[in-house]
Amino acid sequence: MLTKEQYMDVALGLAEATIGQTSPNPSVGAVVVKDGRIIGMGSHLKPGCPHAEVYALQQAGEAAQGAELYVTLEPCSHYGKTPPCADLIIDNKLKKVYVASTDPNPKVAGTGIQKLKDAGIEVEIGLREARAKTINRTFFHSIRTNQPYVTLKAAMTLDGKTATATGDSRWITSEPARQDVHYQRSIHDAILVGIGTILKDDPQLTTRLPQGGNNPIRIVLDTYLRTPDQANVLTDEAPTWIVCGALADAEQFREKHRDINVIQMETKKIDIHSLLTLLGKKGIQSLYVEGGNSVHGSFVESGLFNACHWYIAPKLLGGLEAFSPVGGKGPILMRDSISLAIDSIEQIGSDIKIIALPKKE
Ligand SMILES: Nc1c(/N=C/[C@H](O)[C@H](O)[C@H](O)COP(=O)(O)O)[nH]c(=O)[nH]c1=O
Repeated sequence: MLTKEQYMDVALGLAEATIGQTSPNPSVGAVVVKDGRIIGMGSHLKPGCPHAEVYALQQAGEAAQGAELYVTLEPCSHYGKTPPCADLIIDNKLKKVYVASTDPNPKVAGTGIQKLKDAGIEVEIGLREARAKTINRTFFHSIRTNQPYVTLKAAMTLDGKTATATGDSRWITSEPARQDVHYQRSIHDAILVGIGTILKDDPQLTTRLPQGGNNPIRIVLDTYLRTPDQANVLTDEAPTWIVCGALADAEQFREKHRDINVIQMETKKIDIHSLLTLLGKKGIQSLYVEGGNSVHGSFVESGLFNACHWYIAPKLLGGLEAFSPVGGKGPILMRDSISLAIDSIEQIGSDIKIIALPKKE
């Protein structure tokens, strides 16, 4: 017999295990409990598959009647690719439903819960809500804003350098921290770099983990289409979108690279807000921005980012001309710096990883 918090933790673990494989749907876990025994559990595994509650109630069978359901996100009440889970819960005559987080979609928020209450089922909302919201923070953000949740990633030495004056940067952080970066790539819909990084590093920007992992869409901000024909991002098998400005010769580039998606903006320069709106429309819910410093500068100046993942190696580089993580003009006065809140600090191998989030206005 576990406590209700422990049963919800089991459901949250089932949700966490599927982060990165359910987009554009949220990651959800569900557990059915009766007389202090777990009689059913499930996760939503990928778009088009049954929802977590369906698997858990299938496993529970007849015994679901009079049982309790622990679910990490409000049961759906509308017909998506599968029938509404709220109806299924009512049909199975559950006694009580614990909901960790309500649906962020304003069109459906609360309707699933109301349906359960109208059917006489007891509902308790908010059990382990913070952890449930963290699991689906990219989904919640993109549903609310129709733009992707943006994470800025940078790797630097203890004195804040991301490359030597000559642009050399391999490697700053060690293998374990770089593996963490590849894990982040595998759970993001898309990763983004600027043409500077392409010209300097010719990166592959693929997910290379021992256990595998999917390749996110690689997005290159390349205003004048200067990406070399033989660049890795144009010649290997992973998907690439090139974003260019209005003055670039997109047709000529498309002729040369037929399998590359060339997105031409209406403005000479690439505007971050327009870019994020466009990516949102194309179903990108989570965007991992890997730099370089001018790209990070643009995102910081626009204020359109949701998290910073900073990796810091115990190395000193020095050099006035060495590269720093965020370019752009920057403010004149320190009081105009952007204040963040430290969300987590962890040691990964010999490096540390700081996650900092913009303060809620
Ligand atoms: N130089 C370092 C990084 N450098 C990050 C740069 O974006 C680099 O060009 C790409 O990450 C290379 O991508 P790929 O490996 O070819 O897929 N990032 C890190 O986390 N640690 C470092 O030391």
